[in-house]
Amino acid sequence: MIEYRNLRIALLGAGSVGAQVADQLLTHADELAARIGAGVELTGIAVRDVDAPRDVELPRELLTTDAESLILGSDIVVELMGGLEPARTFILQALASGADVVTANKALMATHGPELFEAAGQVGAQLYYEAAVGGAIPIIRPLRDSLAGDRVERILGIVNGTTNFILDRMDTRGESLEQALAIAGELGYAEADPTADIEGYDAAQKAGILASLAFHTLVPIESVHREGITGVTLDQVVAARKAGYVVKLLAICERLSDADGVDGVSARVYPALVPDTHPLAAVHGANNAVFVEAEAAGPLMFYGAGAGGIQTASAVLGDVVSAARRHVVGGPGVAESTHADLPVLPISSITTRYQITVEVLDEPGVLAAIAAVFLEHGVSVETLEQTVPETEPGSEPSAAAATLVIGTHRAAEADLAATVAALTSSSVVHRIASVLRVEGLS
Ligand SMILES: NC(=O)C1=CN([C@@H]2O[C@H](COP(=O)(O)OP(=O)(O)OC[C@H]3O[C@@H](n4cnc5c(N)ncnc54)[C@H](O)[C@@H]3O)[C@@H](O)[C@H]2O)C=CC1
Ligand SMILES: N[C@@H](CC=O)C(=O)O
Ligand code: NA
Repeated sequence: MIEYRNLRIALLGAGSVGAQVADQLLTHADELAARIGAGVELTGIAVRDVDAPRDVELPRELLTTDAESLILGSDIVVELMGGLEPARTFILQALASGADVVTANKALMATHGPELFEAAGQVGAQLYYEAAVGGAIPIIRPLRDSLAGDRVERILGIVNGTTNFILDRMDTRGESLEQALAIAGELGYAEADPTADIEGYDAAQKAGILASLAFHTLVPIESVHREGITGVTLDQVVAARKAGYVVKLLAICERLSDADGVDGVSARVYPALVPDTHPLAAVHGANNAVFVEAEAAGPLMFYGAGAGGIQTASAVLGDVVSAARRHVVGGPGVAESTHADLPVLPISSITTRYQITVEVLDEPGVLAAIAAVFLEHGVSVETLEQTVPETEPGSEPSAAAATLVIGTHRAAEADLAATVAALTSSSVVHRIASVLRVEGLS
């Protein structure tokens, strides 16, 4: 048997994920070597401060602040620093030197993916990023390889662990967004800047990556419609639960034809109502779930830990083993394509259901006036529920006489937007309390 030399692995970053990857590489070196057919040697770990406290104790002699020297001469570079720079520059340096790269950096992949693939292609190096979407859940490989012979129609997913954790705590414990976010940060789920999580940037990056893979089309991050959860109130979450829904931040990628019959794709992220009987409603904590509907395979569901240091390390190490095996056996490695090159359609092209909560004034003909607005804009009302606001003893009476919760049939986003604008300026409307899309129904 031919003995292969030890493969040299450089790790950039030793935070929540990086420290766990280093620990696993060191602890399971023999087992990994047996699976790969060659030894793996962690040659160093680039950090900002060698004396900083870490989740896991790491051998001090491996720590360095000189990332560039560490990259030179490596076979595999594992980037777990996060952010665009210097991660992009380090990855380009690694690829240019012929090293394979493993990253969990969805911000970078969603923003500079084509540049990095191009750089990898020029030298025949590989770029792996399973951890970038769905943390530990295998989803990149299934889309890129297992479903490469099928036609993906739609993806509906919870792809951000932090926001799912927050919405779940609001729902099950009545905590505020701020309280739940602080705990998510302590547990290592949140990004270094948690704005990326709560404003939906992280989920939008993942939606762009998923849509690109699923539809063989480059979906730039700027074309992903994004709404985060900062506008979601505890009142909305409580009201949703009472009405048989839960609020979830969803990433939706689908094939679509617009009003002019143009075939394209849509990638979008927003908080939506999901029926409490839907499997996505049962995704608790920082877990993620991704539903894929493919023409031949039908519906498939991928579920598991979407965030967390050690869980995400599993996906990173899987990529390290893939990259390492390719060093041993050679060959061209994985390929991705954007041959379909479909247009990415704007949010105004989509159709879905909506729930609108309107506080109305005590005037004759209110219901008829509201119904006329929906009719005028071609939005069909499916359900209407009316409640009278309860006034606490001693508090000011509300200016609104009643609250209407209106559920629509499937409607065009543009028509719904026009309906909401007309309601806002209607003389019988005190205020629009909430507009949420409803997903997970046919
Ligand atoms: N934490 C999680 O659950 C998941 C994280 N990811 C991704 O994994 C990557 C790492 O995330 P975390 O470990 O959570 O982040 P983190 O913030 O805990 O760790 C990043 C580490 O990199 C270090 N670093 C940053 N710039 C550096 C530089 N120029 N030189 C040396 N060290 C530098 C930081 O000091 C920090 O220790 C990110 O791209 C993130 O989006 C992906 C999936 C899940
Ligand atoms: N901050 C991210 C980490 C994983 O991608 C999340 O909360 O999902
Ligand atoms: Na994954």
